[in-house]
Amino acid sequence: MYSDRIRLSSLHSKVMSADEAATHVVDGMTVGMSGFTRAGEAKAVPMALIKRAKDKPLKISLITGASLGNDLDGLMAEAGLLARRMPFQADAALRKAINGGEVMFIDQHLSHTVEQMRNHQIKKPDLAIIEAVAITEQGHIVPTTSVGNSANLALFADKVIIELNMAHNPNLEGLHDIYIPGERPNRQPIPLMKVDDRIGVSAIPVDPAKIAAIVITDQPDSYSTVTPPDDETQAIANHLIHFFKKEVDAGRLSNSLGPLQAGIGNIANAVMCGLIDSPFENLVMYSEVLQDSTFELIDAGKMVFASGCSITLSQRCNDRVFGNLEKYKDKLVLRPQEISNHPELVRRIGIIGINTALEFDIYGNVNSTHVGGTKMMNGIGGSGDFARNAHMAIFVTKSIAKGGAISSVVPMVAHVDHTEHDVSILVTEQGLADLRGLAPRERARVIIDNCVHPSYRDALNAYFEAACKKGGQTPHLLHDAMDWHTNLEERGHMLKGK
Ligand SMILES: CC(=O)SCCNC(=O)CCNC(=O)[C@H](O)C(C)(C)COP(=O)(O)OP(=O)(O)OC[C@H]1O[C@@H](n2cnc3c(N)ncnc32)[C@H](O)[C@@H]1OP(=O)(O)O
Repeated sequence: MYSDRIRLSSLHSKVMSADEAATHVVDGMTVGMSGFTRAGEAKAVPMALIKRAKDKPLKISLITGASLGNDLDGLMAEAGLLARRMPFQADAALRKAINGGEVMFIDQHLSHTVEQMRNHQIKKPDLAIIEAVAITEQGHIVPTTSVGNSANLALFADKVIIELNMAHNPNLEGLHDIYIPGERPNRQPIPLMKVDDRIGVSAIPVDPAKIAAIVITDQPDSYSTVTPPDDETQAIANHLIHFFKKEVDAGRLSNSLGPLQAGIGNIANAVMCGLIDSPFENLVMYSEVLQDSTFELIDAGKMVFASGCSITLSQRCNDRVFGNLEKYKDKLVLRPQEISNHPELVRRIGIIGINTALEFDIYGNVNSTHVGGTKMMNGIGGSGDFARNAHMAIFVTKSIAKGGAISSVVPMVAHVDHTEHDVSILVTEQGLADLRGLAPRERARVIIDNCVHPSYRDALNAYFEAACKKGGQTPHLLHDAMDWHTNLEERGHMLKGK
């Protein structure tokens, strides 16, 4: 019974249909919604808004934690509902609308959004739509499978709509740790000392008077689309494990490595799965998204605790985890993304950040977001929050893409998300480049020797040697560097004559 999950009885009268609740949204509003990488998004009210937008023009600016599940980002884009979208997405239809200039997409470090709202640098939401597994006796919101930006969006908004989702295991209650930093300039340090510390409360402390509607839903999160490891991702994992072993032998890392962060996607998930067969023990995560690999590592007895801001699982892993939540609950915590990604914490607790690049250049600059330098893929997400401040910033990618037409290692990236100053280690299936303490010319040598696919090695060596003749701290031949990208655009292959 849903009424058992609304424990403040005065709120029972707020239960209404999604269509009715959606009338609180008016054209031009800034709307905050729960949801982070397909986990814990509001589901019914967005669908009601999509229906409305198809009948009569309706535009909103939408702010979430990260990407939404159940195809909502794409459906909203196709209905013309989105004027602006931030801070992250991963949907083909929305991507098309962004790259077509129809939706203004603000691609942002994921720890920045609510901080900028708190300081009035960007607009606070007029209304927030938050998925909940329960509402407490105080009218506080217990989130579901993600915290993301939900807490701050609900606290900042004038009105809150709650989607009480009966499909989620009520046992999710108690998993969350909601900590909201104070106002500047008198903010106190965040009192988190260890990854398993709990520093906040278990529900979002909204004023119940702001709750305008409660919509009862029964729709699960959509599954992650992560694919099992393949030969290349396994090779990337093997290189990284070999490197970690050497770091342990040299006394620079302990046998539990240090708190691990892993980005979204197939490659980072596969790399984490590779740790199952490694000699490392008592691993912990301090990350954003907890993917299948987190639970594989817990089940294998390798990982003892994981802190994140969302749980996104494949169908295979979903029932095992959410059907047996008791088994995992004392090993997990979900926090707001400004805490999971907080630069000060990342630096202080010494995170090893592992994120995926689209491409990197011979000096170590990384492009995570823009295909061909212009077209948005997903967004920078949390990779920059972690990379700049990490104990070790590792970027992984396959050495070639699109059947070899693209080299993921290029003379100069066509867009920079992570500069050479923020990148310590690069890994492809070909090998690993340890850039720590190296000057640009030294970096180029180890990157070309270790990471480049054989079909591009001669071309990159020729480029680097010719650029060095011209000179410079970071030698380049600007025309030739851009040729790699223009060749791809004009001829479908990065190298002339291919
Ligand atoms: C929510 C969060 O913030 S999580 C924290 C970290 N966040 C980030 O790092 C955000 C940026 N990263 C990402 O968006 C992803 O990791 C990506 C896109 C870089 C890689 O995604 P993965 O799923 O791991 O890698 P995968 O090899 O499957 O590549 C995805 C697609 O990019 C394509 N691709 C890869 N490299 C290139 C390239 N250099 N140029 C063009 N396309 C490329 C692949 O061919 C593939 O295309 P397909 O979907 O048509 O098959």
